[in-house]
Amino acid sequence: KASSEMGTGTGMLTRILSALLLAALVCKGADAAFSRHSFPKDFVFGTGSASYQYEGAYKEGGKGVSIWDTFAHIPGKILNNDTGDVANDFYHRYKDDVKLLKDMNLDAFRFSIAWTRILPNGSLSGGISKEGVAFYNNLINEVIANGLKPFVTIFHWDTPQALETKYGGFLSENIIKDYADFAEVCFREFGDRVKDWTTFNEPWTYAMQGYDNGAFAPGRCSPYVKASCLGGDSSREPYIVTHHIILAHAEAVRLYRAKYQPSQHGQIGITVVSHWFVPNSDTPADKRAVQRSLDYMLGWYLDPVVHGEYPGTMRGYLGARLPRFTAEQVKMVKGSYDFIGVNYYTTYFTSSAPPPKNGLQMSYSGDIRANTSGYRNGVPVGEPEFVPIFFNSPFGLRELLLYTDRRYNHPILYVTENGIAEENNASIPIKDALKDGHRISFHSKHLQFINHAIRDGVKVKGYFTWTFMDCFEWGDGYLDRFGLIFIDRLNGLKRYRKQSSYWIEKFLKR
Ligand SMILES: N=C(Cc1ccccc1)N[C@@H]1O[C@H](CO[C@@H]2OC[C@@H](O)[C@H](O)[C@H]2O)[C@@H](O)[C@H](O)[C@H]1O
Repeated sequence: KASSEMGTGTGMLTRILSALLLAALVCKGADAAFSRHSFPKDFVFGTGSASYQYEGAYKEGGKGVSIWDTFAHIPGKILNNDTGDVANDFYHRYKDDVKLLKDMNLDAFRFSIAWTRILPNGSLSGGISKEGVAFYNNLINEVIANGLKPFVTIFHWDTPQALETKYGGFLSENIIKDYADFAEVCFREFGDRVKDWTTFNEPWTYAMQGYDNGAFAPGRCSPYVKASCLGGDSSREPYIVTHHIILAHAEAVRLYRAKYQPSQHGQIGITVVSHWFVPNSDTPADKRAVQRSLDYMLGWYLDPVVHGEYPGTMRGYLGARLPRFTAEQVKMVKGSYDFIGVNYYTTYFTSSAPPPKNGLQMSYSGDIRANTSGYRNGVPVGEPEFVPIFFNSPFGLRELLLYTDRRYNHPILYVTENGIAEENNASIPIKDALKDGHRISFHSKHLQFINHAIRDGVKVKGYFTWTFMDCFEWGDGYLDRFGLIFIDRLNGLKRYRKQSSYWIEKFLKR
């Protein structure tokens, strides 16, 4: 009996150990086998940036003042009163920086064009800056010379201060013409080499952070949302700004298709951001709250550009607070994209919430009538990250891609931003700060779920990490390090490659 038990015990142990060993080998093998070659041949791997967050030289080269220059100079608006005045000094160092992109075997570099480098006073009538055009020509040429594709965002939140002062920026329909003129200068000057255009980056963030809670430029909101806001009405202005952004986007697309695409053969789209939402309970109320959350964040933009109208959940609830498209405008807005860029950072649990009491103190966020949290019964939806509002939830990216594919007519998609940050903590020795295994795991897992979505039939054509180098992170200043490249802000902005930059170099090896 003992021997048989012994036999069984030893045999069982052997079998468990060999199973574990086999599993480890398979995983190792799978890990080793997972690379760019796991994706379609034409899949584009890139990394992203934005003008205000990288360039610095905020009043050099003929550049005009943007609302972010103004906002960041107001004491108390940005953590530690950090600003983008110098940022990463990319304006002067872009040649060496682009070399780092090449060293990482990347296919594309996503960057935005500062409106006030091209049109310092915001309008054509104020003149085109030759120095500004020259900077972006030099950058585009350097990117191409290093074997990468420039993936250009026309607007990444840095509205000309002159237009904000003159007519309230995106609160006025005057912005449509000025934005279209700015876009046309870009198409004309750069379109012979730039074949991938995005009109706007995350209009949701611009409208919500700029006009609903006032955390970002131009810092507007209702007094009952935040007393320190610089004027505003959270119940109306986010909807007005979004309406003008959509019309400006559509006008730029119309212009590109009519005058430039036939000869330049590029593609044009818009980049939206969305979280994924999981109902806190399987009650109908919480499921409806999930749909509202998706409609108010993603549908606010994609329903108009794909279906020609705002989501029914918004139209049905907001009444006159939600602007209407004329029949003419619907024709211009509907179908105004060749691709859609999707930025994804996190998933939340979502539960139904009542509207503000007797219709007082209304706001965009309150209109959603949903409470979101990273936790359900104390359990996080994904690994909590250094940035307290983000939870590492790779599954949510695939769900968001499947949802977008289904609801928006199976569009060509790029994941234009996805990333994770660690703390900018000067007490950590640089050699240790470069060990960003969490970032390697984050990007690898999110790419696995994109790969799954592609196998599900979603037309995902590219992936851009956020971000290329640690940079100015809006309200957080320089607190968050999202980069593949470490910036030593205490020692001349010296660049250091993090471990993730070596991982991605290997992952992308052809
Ligand atoms: N950050 C967003 C949108 C957002 C902002 C606040 C809260 C939730 C979501 N979008 C993209 O995220 C990137 C990371 O953004 C950071 O996210 C955490 C915030 O606390 C921080 O202020 C922000 O810079 C930005 O650098 C890109 O410019 C932007 O396109």
